[in-house]
Amino acid sequence: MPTAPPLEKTAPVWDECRLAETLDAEGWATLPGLLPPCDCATLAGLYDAPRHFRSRIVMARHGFGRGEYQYFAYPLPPLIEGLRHALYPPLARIANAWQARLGSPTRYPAELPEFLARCHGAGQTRPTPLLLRYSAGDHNCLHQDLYGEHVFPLQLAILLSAPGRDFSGGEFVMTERTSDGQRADVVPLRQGDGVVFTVNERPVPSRRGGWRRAQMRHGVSAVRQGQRHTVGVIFHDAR
Ligand SMILES: O=C(O)CCC(=O)C(=O)O
Ligand SMILES: [Fe+2]
Repeated sequence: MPTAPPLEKTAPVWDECRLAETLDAEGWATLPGLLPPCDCATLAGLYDAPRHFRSRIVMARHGFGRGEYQYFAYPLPPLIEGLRHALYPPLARIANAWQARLGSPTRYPAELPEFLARCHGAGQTRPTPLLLRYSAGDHNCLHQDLYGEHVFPLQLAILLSAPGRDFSGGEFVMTERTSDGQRADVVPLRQGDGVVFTVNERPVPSRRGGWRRAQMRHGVSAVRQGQRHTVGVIFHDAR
């Protein structure tokens, strides 16, 4: 199991201003080199150790695409627990600015334990961080990771495999729909890169000077060759 210290005890590897600016502009932002290759390999290797997980989902059975994933059980592996706690506070500041722009009364607490207490109080007690495995021909349909009334509007995914070496195809895709139409972005990721992205909706400037809502979804295009692993860190827990 990865044994890196929780990230809040180390210097953050992200620049909060750049993260906020990019998320405001695009609805997603990469965190290059978030994990070194050895941690990527260790996390991907957990897939075959069932004791780390609470459930396994075969995507084709649910119409989610093709491939499979497992939800981690509590306690989370220290590396994932550390990342979830360290990344939450800057993302909560960004999420609160978004809520204000959208005219929503929802505000997110400054630290993750307070937000999880809110989820748990509403019956959302099951952990949502997950490990995904795709083989040749697999894909992940465009979706939103909503698991109950409480939704934290940003989430993280980290590519654990090396494109070109471990797999080909399998691009991380984001779509955005506004009253003007739909657009798609392919997010460029290397092994160990993270992407922080909008779970469901975000504010975009309206032509009249205010804000309007953009609906976002994410998915993964078909893996052509090899095997692709990712870890997903969702901040709200599930019912
Ligand atoms: O495999 C990926 O890159 C996407 C995973 C995903 O849907 C998620 O982390 O929520
Ligand atoms: Fe997802």
